[in-house]
Amino acid sequence: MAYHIFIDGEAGTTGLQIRERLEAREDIRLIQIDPERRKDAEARREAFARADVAILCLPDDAAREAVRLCEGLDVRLIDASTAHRVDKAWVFGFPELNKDNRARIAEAGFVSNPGCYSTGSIAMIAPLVAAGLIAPDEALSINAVSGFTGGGKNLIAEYETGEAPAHFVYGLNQNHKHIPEIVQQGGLTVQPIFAPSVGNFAQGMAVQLPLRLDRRRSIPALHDALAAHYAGEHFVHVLDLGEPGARIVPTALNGTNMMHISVQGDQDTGCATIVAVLDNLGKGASGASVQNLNIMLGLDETIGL
Ligand SMILES: NC(=O)C1=CN([C@@H]2O[C@H](COP(=O)(O)OP(=O)(O)OC[C@H]3O[C@@H](n4cnc5c(N)ncnc54)[C@H](OP(=O)(O)O)[C@@H]3O)[C@@H](O)[C@H]2O)C=CC1
Ligand SMILES: CC(=O)N[C@@H](CCC(=O)OP(=O)(O)O)C(=O)O
Repeated sequence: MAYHIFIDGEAGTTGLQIRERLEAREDIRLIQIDPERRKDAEARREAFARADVAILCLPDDAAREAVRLCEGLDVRLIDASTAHRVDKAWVFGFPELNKDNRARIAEAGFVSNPGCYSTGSIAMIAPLVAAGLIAPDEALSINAVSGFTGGGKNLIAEYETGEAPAHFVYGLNQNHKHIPEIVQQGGLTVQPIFAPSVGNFAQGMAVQLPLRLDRRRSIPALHDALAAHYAGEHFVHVLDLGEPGARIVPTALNGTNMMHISVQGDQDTGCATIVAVLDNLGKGASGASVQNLNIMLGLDETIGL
C-alpha cells in the first residue's frame, strides 16, 4: 500500500528538498500538478482531495489559503510556514519537545513545523525551563547565524547574483516572525532578545543561547538536564562536555536531519553558551517535515532521513 502525498509549493526551496527525500520511496506516491497551474486554486484543491497528507511549503498567506481550500476534505496537513505555529488548533511539529508531543503528532490532522531558528532555540530553552534551570521570566538573548537558503528563493537570488554581503545581521526591531513560537513553545513569559544573521553559505545554522551560571546552574547541570531530555532520541544529540572543541561550524550537519546541542563556558567567570547546530533545510524545515510525515503515517520516523 502506498500513501498519497501532495507537496504544495514543491518547486520552492523547502518543497524541493522534501520532494528529493520522498521521490525514491516505494511507500509514497507523490501527487503533482502541472507547474503552470501551481497557483490555481482548483488544481490545488483537486490535489488536496487525492492526498492522504499534504505538506504546505508556501508563503504564509498562501498556506492560509491552502487550509481554506482543504475545508471539507479528508486530508491531513503539515505546514512548513509560520502561519499556524502558535495556533492552538495545530500540533507543534517538534516531536522531541516533551514526552507527549510525538504521540500528538501521530494523531494530528494539522501539524505546524517550527521555524529553523525556532527549532534550535526551543530545543535548548524548553527542557531547561521544564528542569527549572531557566526561569520563564528570565531575560534571555539568542544569537544565530543561518545560511542564505533560509530566506527562500528571493534571498538565494541575491547571493547567486553576488549582490548580498558576506554576512549581515537583521531582525533588529525585535519583531522576527519566530519570536512568538519561541516564547510559546519554550515556556517563556518574557520575550527573548533575538539577534539573527545570515552568512554567505547556502545551508546550515548555529543558534546560541548565552546564560549566566551560578552554583545551581552549573555547566554540568545544564548539560545533564539536556542530555536526560534527549536521551534515546535519534535526531537530537547532546554532545559530551568538551566535544565540540574551540570552533563550532554551522554547516557541520548539512544534508542531515540531525541537531547537535553543546554546552560550553567557564564556571569561574559564570559565563556559558549553549549552541544548537542544524541544517535549516534539514531539521529546520524539509527533514523535519518528512520526520513528522513518517510519525503521522505510523512509520519508523527515520525512513528516508
Ligand atoms: N527556507 C527555509 O530554510 C525555511 C522555510 N520555511 C518556510 O517554508 C515556506 C516555504 O519557504 P521557502 O521554500 O524557503 O520559499 P520559496 O520562496 O523558496 O518557495 C515558495 C514556493 O511557494 C510557491 N508559491 C507562492 N505562492 C503560491 C501560491 N499561492 N500557490 C502555490 N504556490 C505558491 C512559490 O512559487 P513561485 O516561486 O513561482 O512564486 C515557490 O515555489 C515559507 O513559509 C518559509 O517561511 C520554514 C523553515 C525553513
Ligand atoms: C535566513 C532567513 O531569512 N531566514 C528566515 C527564516 C527561515 C524560516 O525558518 O522560515 P519560517 O519561519 O517560515 O519557517 C527569516 O529570518 O525570516
